[in-house]
Amino acid sequence: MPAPRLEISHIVKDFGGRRVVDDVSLTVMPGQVTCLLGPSGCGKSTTLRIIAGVEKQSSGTILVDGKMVCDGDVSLPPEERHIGLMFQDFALFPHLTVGQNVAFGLQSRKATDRVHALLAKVGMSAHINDYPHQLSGGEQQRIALARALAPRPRIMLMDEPFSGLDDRLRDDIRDETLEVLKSEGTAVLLVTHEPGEAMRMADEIALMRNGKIVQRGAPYNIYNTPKDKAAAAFFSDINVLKGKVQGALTDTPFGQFLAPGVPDGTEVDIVIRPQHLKIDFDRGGRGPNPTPEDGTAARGVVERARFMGASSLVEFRMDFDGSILKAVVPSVFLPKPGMPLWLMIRRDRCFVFPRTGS
Ligand SMILES: Nc1ncnc2c1ncn2[C@@H]1O[C@H](COP(=O)(O)OP(=O)(O)OP(=O)(O)O)[C@@H](O)[C@H]1O
Repeated sequence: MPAPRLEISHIVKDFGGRRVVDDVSLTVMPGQVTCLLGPSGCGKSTTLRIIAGVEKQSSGTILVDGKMVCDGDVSLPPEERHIGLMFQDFALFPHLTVGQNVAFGLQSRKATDRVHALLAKVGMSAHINDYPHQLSGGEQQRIALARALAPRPRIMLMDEPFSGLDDRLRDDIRDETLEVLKSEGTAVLLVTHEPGEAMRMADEIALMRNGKIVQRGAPYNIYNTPKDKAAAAFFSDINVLKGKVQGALTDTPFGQFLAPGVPDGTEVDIVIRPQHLKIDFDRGGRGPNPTPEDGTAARGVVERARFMGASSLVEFRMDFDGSILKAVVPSVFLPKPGMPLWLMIRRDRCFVFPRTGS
């Protein structure tokens, strides 16, 4: 097992008595992309700035390839940490050509080879003599990536690097960037508040809230086994049913759900994503028969239906308590408001969480 490229342990940062990074630990392996994902203000950028060395932690340690770069005693300056940076406002030097921008951090005589190789990798060889103002936003982004990678940083820190680009371009640039980073074997820590970006880019997601990492895992795992209701809600709309546990089960209008290990009397939220509801037709006041996979059907009336492009979103007002449930179905399904339909819930896609204050 190789040593982690980056290892941060128990990082804490207080600003004027307020704790904005609260005991954050994580490791990034060579060639791995980890996304620090969380809402605005949760402490992502501060964590990144501490690793870069432009901010000093209140406590905690940072190791690069097993070597201490910052603890209570040692603190290497940013330029000695072998860390590349890419931020949203990646400002290229306007008076230097593309080639000179990429060569900026290089001293060796091999600089020319490296500049050519990187420009080829980012598909910008033809622009080597252009100036930044002659390039589009996406092209400038490619040059910024090449410039950051030129000195072969051991770690690349990226803070919302794609947020200045328009949607269509962003997807392409993300994929290209990922390919280049992987081919260079750089360890990447990328900050984003967009779950879609994290899912697309990350080998591992570290979900951050109120200065703490609340869950870490591969995108598939973190999406499919969220730790709590807020973690589930961060990735998509959710539906929430209320229940109370009795004998490790909770009763709902959709049948019983398992609540293993939850004490009797505990109030729980049963959380289900809209794409895991199934819709069935009304058969003269009756719904489909119960099944082990989908439990009992419950009747609702269409409140509204919207076409979303690849899917349709249908909102139902449920007969059992008047609450609204949302279902997403592939393609076009636009039933008229007022139409009675039946909903079932995919039990293997439900999460049962003890209810908290939120
Ligand atoms: N130099 C500073 N002095 C005082 N407070 C600060 C300083 N830098 C950041 N903060 C505060 O620390 C908290 C976390 O900020 P940070 O920029 O790390 O969050 P973030 O998760 O990156 O959010 P965003 O995505 O909006 O940048 C915020 O409440 C911010 O106001």
